[in-house]
Amino acid sequence: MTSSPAELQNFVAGSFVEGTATFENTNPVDGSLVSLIHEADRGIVDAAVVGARAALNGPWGSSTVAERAALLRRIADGIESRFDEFVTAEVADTGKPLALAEQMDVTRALVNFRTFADIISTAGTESFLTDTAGGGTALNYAVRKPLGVVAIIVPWNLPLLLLTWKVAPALACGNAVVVKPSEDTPSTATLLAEVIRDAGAASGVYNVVHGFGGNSAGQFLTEHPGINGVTFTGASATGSTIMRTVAPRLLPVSFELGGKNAALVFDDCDVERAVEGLTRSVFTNTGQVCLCTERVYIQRGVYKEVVAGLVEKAKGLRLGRPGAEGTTTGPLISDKHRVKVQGAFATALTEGAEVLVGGGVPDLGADLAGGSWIEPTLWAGLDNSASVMRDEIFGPVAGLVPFDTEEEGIHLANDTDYGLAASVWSSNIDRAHRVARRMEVGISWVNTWYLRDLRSPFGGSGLSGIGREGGQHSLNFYTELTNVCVAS
Ligand SMILES: O=C(O)C(=O)/C=C/C=C/O
Repeated sequence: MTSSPAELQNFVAGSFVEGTATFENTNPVDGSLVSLIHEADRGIVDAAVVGARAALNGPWGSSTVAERAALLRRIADGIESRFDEFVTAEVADTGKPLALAEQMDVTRALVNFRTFADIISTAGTESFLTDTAGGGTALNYAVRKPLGVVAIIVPWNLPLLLLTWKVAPALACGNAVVVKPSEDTPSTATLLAEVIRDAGAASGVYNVVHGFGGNSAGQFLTEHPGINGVTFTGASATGSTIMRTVAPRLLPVSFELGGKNAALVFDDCDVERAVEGLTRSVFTNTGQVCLCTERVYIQRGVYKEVVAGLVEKAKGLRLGRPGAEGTTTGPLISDKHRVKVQGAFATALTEGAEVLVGGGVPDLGADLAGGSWIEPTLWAGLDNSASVMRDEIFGPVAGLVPFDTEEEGIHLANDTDYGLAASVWSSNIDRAHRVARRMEVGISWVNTWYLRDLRSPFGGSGLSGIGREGGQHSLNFYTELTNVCVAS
C-alpha cells in the first residue's frame, strides 16, 4: 500500500488553500512522484494580492525598521531550525547533490535574510541643505517607502536561494509579496510559508500561488492590477513577456535573466586554479546556474594544458543519487529540459563540434533510468558563429576556444547578446583589472567564480536583464523614494 503523495497548497492571507486542480511534481533523479501541487486559478491569485494589500493596510504597513529586521532574523532562525527539511525538500524537487543543497541553496537562504536584516538596520538616505535667495536655507531629505505588493517569480535551478534573495529585501523594506515558484520546484517556497507564519509575520505579508506561466498563476499575477512591481529571475523570453504585460501600468521590474557567460584564460594564469575554478563554473548544479560558463576562451600558450585538465575533471564527475557517497552531479531538472540540452548537443555536431567528453545520456542503471540525466560535456572545434556558442543551453556543457592576443580574447568574450557574468584567469594583476573591467557584464570575477558579497550590485545587461539587486541596490528597487523639501 503506497502512501498517497503529499499535497502542497497555495498560501493565501495566512492560510493554506486548495487549488481548483492539481499537477504532479516529480523527482528528476528517477522520475518518481514527489507530491501533488494545488494550482492557483485567477481567483486564488486575486485573493493573494488582496491579502497582501490588506497586510499593508494593517500593522505591517506601519512596522518599524527594527520590527522588520527582527522578523527577518526570526525567519532565518526558523529556516535554520528546519534546515534538514529544507534540504530534503529542495533535493526532492531538483535532484541536486545533498552537499550542494546544504552548502549553497539552504545556507544562502539563511544568509540572505540575515544580510538584509543588517542592511535595513543601518540603511540611511541622503539629505541636502540648500541656500535659498534672501539668505535662507532649505532642507531636502529622502524617505523610503515600500513599493507595495511585489510579485516575485522565481526559477527552478536555485529555488530557495533565489526566492529568499528577493523576499528578504522585499520584506525588509516593508512590502508584502506574492510568490509564484516554478512548477518544477514548489516545495521550499511552500515550506517557507510555514516558517514566515511561525516567525510572526502578519497574514498576507507572504503569499504563495502555484502554477505555470501562460494562462496560469504567473500570467494571472503579472496581469493583476493590484501589484506594484515585479521581480523575476528566469529565461530572457519570459522576461520580455512579463515586461509587455506590465508595460501599460509602467510597473518597475527587476529582471535577472539568462546568460551565455564567458571565461578568459590567459597564458599567465595559475593553470591548476583555473582548471578547478572553471570546472565549478561549467558543471556546478549540472550547469543550471545563470552564472555558469558555457564559453571558455583559452590563450594558445596554455590551451592544450587547460583543455586536458578540464576533460580530466569532467571525466571525474560522479553522477548519482543526491545522498550517495561521492555524488558531485545530479540530473537536469526535467525530461523537457533534457530534450532541449540534447537538441544543443545534436546541433553542435552539425556546427563542427569535436566532443572531447560526454555528449550523450549516461547509463546509470535501471533504478535511475527514469531520471533526466545528461553527460557533462566539453566541445572543441567551434567558434562564435555557432548557435551553441550564442544561445543559452543551461546544461553541463561548454565550448573551448583558443585565442592569441588579449584584444582578440576580449572581443570573443564580449561577442554576445547577453551580459551577465564573466571570469578572467590571469596572475598579472594589471591585466586582470584591465580585462575584467572591459567585460560587458554585470559581474566580472578574477581568478574565482561565484564568489558573492551580497552588498555588491548583482544583475546583467542586454538579454541578461534589467536592474541590479544586492545591498543598497535591493533597497532602491523595493522602495519608492520621496524627497521632502522644507524651506526655512
Ligand atoms: O547569488 C545570487 O545572489 C544569485 O542571484 C544567483 C543567481 C543565479 C541564477 O541562476
